[in-house]
Amino acid sequence: MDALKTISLTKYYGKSRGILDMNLTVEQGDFFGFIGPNGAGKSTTIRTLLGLIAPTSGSAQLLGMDILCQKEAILSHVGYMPSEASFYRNMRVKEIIKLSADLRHRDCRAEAKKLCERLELDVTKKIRELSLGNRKKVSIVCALQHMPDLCILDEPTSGLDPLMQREFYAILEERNQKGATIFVSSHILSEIQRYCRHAAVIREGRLLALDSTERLGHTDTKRVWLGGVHVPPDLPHMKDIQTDGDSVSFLYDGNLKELLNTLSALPLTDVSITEPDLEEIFMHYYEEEN
Ligand SMILES: Nc1ncnc2c1ncn2[C@@H]1O[C@H](COP(=O)(O)OP(=O)(O)OP(=O)(O)O)[C@@H](O)[C@H]1O
Repeated sequence: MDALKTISLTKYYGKSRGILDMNLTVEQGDFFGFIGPNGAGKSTTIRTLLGLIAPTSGSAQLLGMDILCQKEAILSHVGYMPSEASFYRNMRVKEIIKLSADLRHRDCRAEAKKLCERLELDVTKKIRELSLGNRKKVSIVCALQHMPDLCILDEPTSGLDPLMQREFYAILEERNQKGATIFVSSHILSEIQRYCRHAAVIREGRLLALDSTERLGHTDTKRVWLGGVHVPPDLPHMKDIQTDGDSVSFLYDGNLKELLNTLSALPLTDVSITEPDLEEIFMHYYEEEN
């Protein structure tokens, strides 16, 4: 059984495109990233999976359960964190957390307490007194306190400071080691590269690629940085050329010997040739698709 499976899942908002013909499979126990630029359709996919909006066509299952007919069973096994949660502003954090547990008919007090301590969340505060980051923490506790088998998290780290982001991912890694499947959407590629084993790339409502983050990040392209020159060398296969005073940098996917021959004739003071990170690869990928 897959943790998540969509078959030709399509969502239109009236005439405008949400997602198109999405075929996505995530295995149980995976730590999976869902990447795409703004407006790509990440939230639409996730909200359709959670039954918050109805698909126009196609079907999907979470943990083998149909998203349309088995919504209640899904609620008890899946944890969902929306990209922007809105809570009743006059309720206290502990009341919101209890309400979320009650909806699932579960006593989650012990786990909620642990999560609040780790995230340094003051449960006595009213929602209206909280910063964006602290409201985000309330969402995290609501999504994770019932120890779901599948966690679906929509841009979970936006608004969290770096220390809290690290703590949050530490919690997810522990859950994943205990067998939970983690599905996290983001447009921060470094975060996906660091934590996820597999990832799907989505753009303009369509799935562009689905593979291990290692394979997605594999490329023969190099990032070349040259010190002591003002203009880029005359070479084919150069992209994303940047000049900055007395240094030049570019992506290169041509012949390495040709590159080294050309560089040896330049008055360089320094040079570095490195693997581009996932971010650079995908920027490049998006551009090529245009
Ligand atoms: N309620 C809505 N009514 C009409 N169009 C919508 C609605 N929600 C989303 N869309 C459109 O669907 C497309 C996908 O949007 P979606 O919010 O799913 O993207 P996203 O990848 O989550 O983007 P972001 O990273 O900015 O959150 C966009 O073109 C968007 O304008």
